[in-house]
Amino acid sequence: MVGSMVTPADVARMHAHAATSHAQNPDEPDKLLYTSQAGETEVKATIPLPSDLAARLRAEEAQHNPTPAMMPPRRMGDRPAKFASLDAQDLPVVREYSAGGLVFDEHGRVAIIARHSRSGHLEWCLPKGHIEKGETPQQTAVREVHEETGILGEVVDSIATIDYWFTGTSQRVHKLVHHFALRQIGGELTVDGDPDHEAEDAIWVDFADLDDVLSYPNERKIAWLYARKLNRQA
Ligand SMILES: Nc1nc2c([nH]c(=O)n2[C@H]2C[C@H](O)[C@@H](COP(=O)(O)OP(=O)(O)OP(=O)(O)O)O2)c(=O)[nH]1
Repeated sequence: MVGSMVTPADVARMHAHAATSHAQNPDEPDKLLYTSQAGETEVKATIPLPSDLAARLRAEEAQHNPTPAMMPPRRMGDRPAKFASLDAQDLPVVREYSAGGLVFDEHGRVAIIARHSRSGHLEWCLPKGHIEKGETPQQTAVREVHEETGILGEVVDSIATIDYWFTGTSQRVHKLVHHFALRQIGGELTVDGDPDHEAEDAIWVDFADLDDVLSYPNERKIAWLYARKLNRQA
């Protein structure tokens, strides 16, 4: 049973917030857009946290001072001439929406996947994928976690939406990814069920070690936010 449903109103609010946020600061990547409100959802998973994590979280939280949004001035007069089609700023912008999350086993470990980036580096990521037509973000998270890791999970909490920008061959993509917490209810760790064969490996990692292993700062932030949420509810 899903303990926390993100309603269409929540998703609309997230996306409206994203649009406003981007309008204020279009060049800032990896910005956290939305965090579910404390008390809005019920955490059903029992996830062991190491005793020193609370102190670490408080210290990290104290250091986290968001800076005001700044729009860098666009220098028109003195930049070298370049072909418009090669300037990423001139490419059309599209939005993409994905969902995924932290799937916990009974020992409090989280399943993550390895894949190779376009530049050939191995990167460790949270499982996620595109929200298909007619799917709720929760359904997407369950499906993608299952496809990419082999683990069947149920959603137990909503964590946050992150956004980032990347440039494709003919467009700039503004991507929003909603992350949930899931509890394993079946399956076994494997990447053989991934239809895109994007995931090359899947491993269990202790929740407290995610910060050391995940490649992207905003995915590390998802783990940090969820640890803080659990800590506040303890
Ligand atoms: N997975 C992931 N990719 C990121 C993050 N931040 C960031 O700039 N990127 C970059 C890496 C890639 O060059 C680019 C696209 O990666 P992606 O994982 O969103 O792309 P995908 O097509 O596999 O997406 P999906 O189907 O799994 O949702 O975005 C992040 O937090 N997570």
